[in-house]
Amino acid sequence: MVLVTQNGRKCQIELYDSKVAICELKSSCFQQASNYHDLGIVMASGPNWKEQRSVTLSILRDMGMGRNVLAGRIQDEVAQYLTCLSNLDGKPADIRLLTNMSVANVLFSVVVGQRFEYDDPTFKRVVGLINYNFTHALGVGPAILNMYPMLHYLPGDLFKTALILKNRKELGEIFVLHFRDLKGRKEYNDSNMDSLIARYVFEKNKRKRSGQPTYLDDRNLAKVIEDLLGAGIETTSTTINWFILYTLHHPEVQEKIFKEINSEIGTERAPTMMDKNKLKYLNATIMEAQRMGNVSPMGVTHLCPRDTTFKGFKIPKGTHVIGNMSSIFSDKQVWGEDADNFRPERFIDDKGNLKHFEEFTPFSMGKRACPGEALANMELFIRISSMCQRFQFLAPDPLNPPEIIEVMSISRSPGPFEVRVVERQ
Ligand code: HEM
Repeated sequence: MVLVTQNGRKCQIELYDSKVAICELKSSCFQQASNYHDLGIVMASGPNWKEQRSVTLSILRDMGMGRNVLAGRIQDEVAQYLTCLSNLDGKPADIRLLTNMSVANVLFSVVVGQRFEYDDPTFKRVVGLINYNFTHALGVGPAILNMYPMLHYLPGDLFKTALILKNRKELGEIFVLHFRDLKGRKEYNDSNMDSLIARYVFEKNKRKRSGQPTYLDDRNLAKVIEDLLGAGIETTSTTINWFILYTLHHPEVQEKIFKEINSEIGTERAPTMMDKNKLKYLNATIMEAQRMGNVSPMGVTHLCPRDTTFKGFKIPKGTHVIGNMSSIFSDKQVWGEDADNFRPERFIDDKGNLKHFEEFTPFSMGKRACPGEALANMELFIRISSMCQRFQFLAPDPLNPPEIIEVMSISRSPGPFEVRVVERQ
């Protein structure tokens, strides 16, 4: 197996997004050796992937992704989250887990149709399993197995793949309980389509009844749910953590954001999606946190479906291709000599409008681009604007803000840090 990495925006377009996109397939990793091969979205390819992705995307759109319907669910969850932040009474705390659970709750309300208390044992268990599987299934162990499939037959669980598969089985069972037994709904109709699960099962039954060939089934559904939660929770909550950490180092940015919120919408009502276009500096700061935070520095490994030549190099069929997002996000020719600094103003033009860079691609591009982009953007805006409207985020020691340490797994996240969350008067 050969690994090719690609640098820079132009390479990425040719490989992922041109008419002759070379790398639209995904590598199935160790799943080839398991009976989860090719299920769901993230690691699947071919007609099954196509159907799961298009049905999931149309369900998310029908449920209001990118529109106000879904924004309401996000606002309800954010209100609970703000209460928890307020209850910290301004004492130093590591809020990364709380943020992770709250972001998970938004996705749960979409997938299962309800939110959970943060200490609900089933909810905690599912989030734990999802986080484990997301960081490990796409990590080093499975990648080694992918290169040397024979190692799969070694005794023991050196690469933790048996544990990942056990977790996956448990997740499938929990979701079946929720969507079938716990909620007591075996048949879905127009009156109870309050979740992605309900809509998927409805669509599956409709296709089966009409004799239409379909890959929609319970095993794919369980994997689609794992993929959405796995790909959505960690990335979104990590972006928020980067936002907090960078603005602890730049309290002046927080003050500028608050001034903008105060003058555009005030503090009497919560921000909504209708306010998005008004809060230009806030949007610029979120984008700068996405660029500097670079939460998905290598995306997900793609696969070359045929022998081909790229920039004079022969790439054989089956080659694994890894994108290098960092090369794009730190390119001084694009972002300027201060590309390594946190400076939201780079996203604002001379007229005070938001500046759009084609190199700003945190959600990747092409056929495999992130299907959760609209949902993630809504959540980042609603959550961060509400947080900055109500609180100041302060370093426990104002003269020594927490060090910016990156922890690399499949995502790039900040190491442990504490913050004081103080109500604005
Ligand atoms: C700030 C938050 C997010 C970031 C930065 C992000 C980024 C990405 C990136 C870079 C990819 C890989 C694309 C590629 O292979 O070229 C991806 C794929 C994916 N993302 Fe996201 N994502 C985010 C939020 C979400 C959310 C909220 C969901 C679920 C609703 C989601 C679901 C997925 C899925 C299912 C895929 C696999 C797509 C496929 O292979 O066809 N993501 N995301």
